[in-house]
Amino acid sequence: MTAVELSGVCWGPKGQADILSDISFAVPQGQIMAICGANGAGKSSLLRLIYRHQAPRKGTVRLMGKDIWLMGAPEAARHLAAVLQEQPTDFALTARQIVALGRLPHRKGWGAGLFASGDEDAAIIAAAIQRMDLTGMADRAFGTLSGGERQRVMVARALAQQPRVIVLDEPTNHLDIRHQLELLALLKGLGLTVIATLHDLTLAAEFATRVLILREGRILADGTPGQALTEATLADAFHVKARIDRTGPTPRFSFHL
Ligand SMILES: Nc1ncnc2c1ncn2[C@@H]1O[C@H](COP(=O)(O)OP(=O)(O)OP(=O)(O)O)[C@@H](O)[C@H]1O
Repeated sequence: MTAVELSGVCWGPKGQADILSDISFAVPQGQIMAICGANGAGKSSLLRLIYRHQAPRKGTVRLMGKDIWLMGAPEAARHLAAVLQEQPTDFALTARQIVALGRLPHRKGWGAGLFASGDEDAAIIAAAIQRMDLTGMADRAFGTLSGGERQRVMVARALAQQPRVIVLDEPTNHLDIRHQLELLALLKGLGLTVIATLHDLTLAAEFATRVLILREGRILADGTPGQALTEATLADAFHVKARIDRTGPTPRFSFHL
């Protein structure tokens, strides 16, 4: 089954020209897709369409086969969780309380006590906290955590949401190399559909089963890492001279102007 499907999607800010044009692709369940491209290519804008933050100007976005704009926000959130660059402004909440917010779309009544969760919710929240290695800091205020710890809290919140699809905007930002590798390995092991923007092409090549490269709001390449990450497409996408050494177990990228 197709988890996420965009057909003929265009988007631009109100009263302005399109920033994303003619975007079509289908992501089967379980696929790990990296979205790469230069600054301003439209990666975050594309993610905002996928996680139902903004509606396409033309075309449709489908989640588990259904037009995402024919779903309410809670229904979409039961299928899809987003981990974004912008973090919650309520820094006084503890890490555990933020992770607990992931359970909200599953509540019967939205007003039914924000943090008054049942045993099952508490177990799901505890498992997400443990999985993201946050046990020792779960009861600290979010505002007192480091950038990388906060990022892990946001991923734990997404896991607590128990989605089928997880969308991440630059998830490795703020993470040290060990936590980058751990996070990507964990995401890969979840068995979920994962769509992530990544600036680091080496990580994209290792982590993703599919790479979509955007250039000026259009799809420049879409395929396996080997198909999409070529010297020609990278030169085109990033306006640099790219060399790829494929002699080792993983490709090594080098760039110059
Ligand atoms: N709401 C908006 N109003 C005006 N311009 C916007 C809006 N959202 C995005 N843009 C513009 O659209 C283009 C694409 O932005 P987007 O954030 O999607 O790029 P990106 O590929 O994620 O870039 P980066 O790698 O720098 O994060 C940029 O030129 C940006 O300034």
